[in-house]
Amino acid sequence: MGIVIGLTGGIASGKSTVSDLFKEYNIPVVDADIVAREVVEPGEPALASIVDSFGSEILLPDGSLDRQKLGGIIFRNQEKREILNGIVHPVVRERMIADRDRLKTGHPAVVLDIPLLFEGNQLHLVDKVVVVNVDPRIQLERLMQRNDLTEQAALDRINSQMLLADKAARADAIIDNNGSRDETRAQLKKLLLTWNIREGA
Ligand SMILES: CC(C)(COP(=O)(O)OP(=O)(O)OC[C@H]1O[C@@H](n2cnc3c(N)ncnc32)[C@H](O)[C@@H]1O)[C@@H](O)C(=O)NCCC(=O)NCCS
Ligand SMILES: Nc1ncnc2c1ncn2[C@@H]1O[C@H](COP(=O)(O)OP(=O)(O)OP(=O)(O)O)[C@@H](O)[C@H]1O
Repeated sequence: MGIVIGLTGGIASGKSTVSDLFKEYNIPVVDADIVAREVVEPGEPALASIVDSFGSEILLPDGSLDRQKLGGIIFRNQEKREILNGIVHPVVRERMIADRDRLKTGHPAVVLDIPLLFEGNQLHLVDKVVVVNVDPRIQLERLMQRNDLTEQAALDRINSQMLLADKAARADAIIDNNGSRDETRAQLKKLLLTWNIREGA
């Protein structure tokens, strides 16, 4: 039975980058952002609930969710964000638990990549927590560049999450992603050795 690793951090701190490195070790990753996209596809009950709460203006002409518009609303408004979280998070959690339990047998470890692991009180889903940490300035720069956001829009997103340093303080292990990808890769390799997790075992 594999160990369940919760991978978290801040927005654009490098979780997907570290997830990809886990996959190179044949360690499966369940990505909450991907599951959260699946559960709001047209026809899904969660999308109907979002329309009930936010109005049909939140849909694109083809009936899919206007993610940019919804992001523009919820990252600036805590009350609206909590409404959205209340709709999406329970469904995401249910699917992730099912994926976790399916993958746990037959792999030395399973990674649950959950940006809101601490905020959503989801620590009970995992055995160990790895936080991907970056300095605030680098996080802001990478987020602005990746999502083509203004500084204010990027700060809205960063400030809608728990302070990254507070997450790092509560981690079982920290991966410092301020440096190059190779430096990050070396830290993960060392961690897997420390935790006695062997590739493909
Ligand atoms: C608001 C939405 C439509 C914006 O979509 P968009 O494609 O622009 O962003 P994406 O989903 O790729 O999320 C990017 C990052 O934003 C951060 N983020 C997303 N939702 C939230 C939230 N509710 N609170 C704080 N941070 C969040 C996470 O770090 C995530 O990795 C979308 O993020 C969403 O549906 N959020 C609610 C579901 C959720 O909490 N997802 C996060 C993991 S469960
Ligand atoms: N060590 C690194 N050096 C340079 N750029 C990096 C490094 N790690 C990540 N990046 C870049 O920073 C951005 C954020 O990284 P990534 O997408 O992995 O973060 P994330 O934590 O998964 O983000 P989100 O919370 O939005 O899902 C990406 O554009 C990525 O290519």
